[in-house]
Amino acid sequence: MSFRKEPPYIHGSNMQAQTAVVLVNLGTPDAPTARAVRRYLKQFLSDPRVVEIPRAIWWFILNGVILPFRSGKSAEKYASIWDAEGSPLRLNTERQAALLRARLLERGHRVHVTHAMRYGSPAVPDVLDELKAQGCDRILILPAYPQYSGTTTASIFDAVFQHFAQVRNIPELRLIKHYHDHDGYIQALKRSVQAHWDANGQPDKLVMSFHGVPKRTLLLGDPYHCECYKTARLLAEALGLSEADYVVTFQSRFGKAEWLQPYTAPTLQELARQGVQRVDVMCPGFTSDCLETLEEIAMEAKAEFLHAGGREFHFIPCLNDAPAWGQGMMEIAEQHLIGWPTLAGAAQREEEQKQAAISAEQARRHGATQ
Ligand SMILES: C=CC1=C(C)c2cc3[nH]c(cc4nc(cc5[nH]c(cc1n2)c(C)c5CCC(=O)O)C(CCC(=O)O)=C4C)c(C)c3C=C
Ligand SMILES: [Fe+2]
Ligand SMILES: [Fe+2]
Repeated sequence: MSFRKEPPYIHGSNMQAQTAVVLVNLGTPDAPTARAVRRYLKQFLSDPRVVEIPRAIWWFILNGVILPFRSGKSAEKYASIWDAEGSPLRLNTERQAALLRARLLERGHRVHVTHAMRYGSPAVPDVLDELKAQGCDRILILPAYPQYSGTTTASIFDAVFQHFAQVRNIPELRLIKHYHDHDGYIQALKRSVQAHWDANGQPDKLVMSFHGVPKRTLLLGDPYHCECYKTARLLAEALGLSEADYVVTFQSRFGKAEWLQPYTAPTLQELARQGVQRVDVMCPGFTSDCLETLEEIAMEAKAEFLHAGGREFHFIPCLNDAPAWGQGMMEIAEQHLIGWPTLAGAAQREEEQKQAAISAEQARRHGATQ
């Protein structure tokens, strides 16, 4: 194995070492065309973290069945949600990075904030190379996923590790595993739901729809399912809801195997059949709107609920670049910057004391509960 080319180390140069925060999201096709979607799906679905089927068998299924048939159909769906400026997931991620940059700078942190995509561009290795060229010797990775899953979060970490395995002089590295129970995240969700209800009144049922994963991953130790339920419980508590007021569901099933249940669409149809007139559906596991929320939920699931006899379907948008989420991301990042000299002198010491108090309070409140 050979290492990537690096400039010679200049003695004392790390005196000016800089800190960077990288917001990493899933990635999205470059265009809503079968060709671009195929390229994206090939990279995405070739990741052994995403599809755990023996490689030799999966290669034939992916190249012989999935890519030829799914690319065109998915492209049509992408076309239905494409913004004049590009993919919603890309635009939202760019805006979130800009928002986080503004909030951290406002707080006095001297940090670079940028974004990367696990699949497609800007690719994780390219962004990490660029940060190195800018003199960043401390890097904080912030995945766009609040709930940890081996299929998503761990795959981002794989990309980071694989990159640095080829680098001689690697930076200090911190990884945010999850923030499914972080107050900044829960409060931002609460604000967005409350704003919707202030303007539109409350529904008969709030549906919290999370992206699904194969049920097998739960049985093999993936904590994703539990983290989704903890998010739902904390949000319900923050909103003052009782258990009868909301339901947790899982969407976007892929393939024939069983995924986490209850599935979103059949649950909505069942609710309509039971006489539930109005549902509000939110997708707390997605921090930015994308194909899975704008098409699968706000279009498809809505049509299915109304067709099954429901009267009113409200989609509550994801956090995207909401100011409360700027605050939430800033708090989450700040907690992981402790000990890195991003602030000047006394402000740094004061911040560290404050962060230590926040962490102690959070540990006390959420403890080891699920
Ligand atoms: C094949 C298995 C898949 C697993 C496991 C999976 C987990 C997973 N995905 C997200 C977030 C997103 N997924 C998105 C799209 C998408 N997901 C899959 C498959 C799996 N996801 C596919 C094939 C696609 C592409 C669209 C399609 O052809 O149906 C997106 C949206 C991307 C966009 O461009 O808008 C997001 C976001 C999570 C959080 C997750 C596990 C927890
Ligand atoms: Fe997905
Ligand atoms: Fe669980």
